[in-house]
Amino acid sequence: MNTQPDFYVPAEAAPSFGRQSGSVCLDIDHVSLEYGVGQGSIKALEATSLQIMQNEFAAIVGPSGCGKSSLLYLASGLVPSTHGEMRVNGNIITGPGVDRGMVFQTYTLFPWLNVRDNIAFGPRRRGKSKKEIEEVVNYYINEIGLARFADAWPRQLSGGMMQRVAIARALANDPDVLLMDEPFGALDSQTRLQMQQLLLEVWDHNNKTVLFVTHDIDEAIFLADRVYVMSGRPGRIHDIIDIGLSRPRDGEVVMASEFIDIKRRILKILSAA
Ligand SMILES: Nc1ncnc2c1ncn2[C@@H]1O[C@H](COP(=O)(O)OP(=O)(O)OP(=O)(O)O)[C@@H](O)[C@H]1O
Repeated sequence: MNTQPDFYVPAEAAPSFGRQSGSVCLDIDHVSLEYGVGQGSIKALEATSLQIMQNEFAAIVGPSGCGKSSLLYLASGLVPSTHGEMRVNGNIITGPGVDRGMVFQTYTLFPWLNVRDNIAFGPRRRGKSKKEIEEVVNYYINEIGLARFADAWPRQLSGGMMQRVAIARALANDPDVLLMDEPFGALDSQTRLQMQQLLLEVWDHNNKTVLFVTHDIDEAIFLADRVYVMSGRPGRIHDIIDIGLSRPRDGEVVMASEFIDIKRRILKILSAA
């Protein structure tokens, strides 16, 4: 009998280096988004479609204002689409749900809760037992390397540490998809690299699908299985680039000729997008 809580995936059960499987996890199907109505309305997305496979690490890049964050907000259910439909594992998205976890660029921890209670927030709201909550919190505190800071308050943490907790808090709900909007955009380059590596480890251990928005092409290539390149507003997916770089990846990979070729290709697409 499986005695683990249903939202707990031990590292031993993880897939070997996060290969995506054959079924679609997040299906964005001809989705359009217009902010406002009439004169002055803004068409952010136009008939945008993409399909992210189970366990895929997908990154989205595109020109500023092309609708990258809007696409993420649509997938989160925080913003309704004007046209089109989105599904997670076949279920139509009609609003926010625990099957999707979000991590934002700005630090969004609850300042009145310590690290442990920030991570416990979702499972507690969902009525999980004390034992289940303790297990999941301990598991993710260890995953993010902050066991020593379990009782610290958000104000006592650095930006990188806060983002670690934000990732753990999102994963503690056992979402099918982790939606990340420039989560490392405010960090210095050294911390950013550490966080990218940590994210890849956590992704590898926990059998998740990730949709990651970034301005940074190096970051997208370094992290992703596929990079989705958007065209200018109203945005749509212009190209999909398969990143064939082997895993695990380390900081050195940015100097590999394959990496540089992919980057050159994306820059070329962006300059024409
Ligand atoms: N709440 C809103 N109300 C009105 N317009 C909005 C709103 N949010 C975004 N927009 C507009 O929609 C367009 C797409 O914005 P979005 O933030 O999704 O783009 P982005 O690609 O993430 O931009 P950036 O790369 O600069 O962060 C922009 O023109 C933006 O001004």
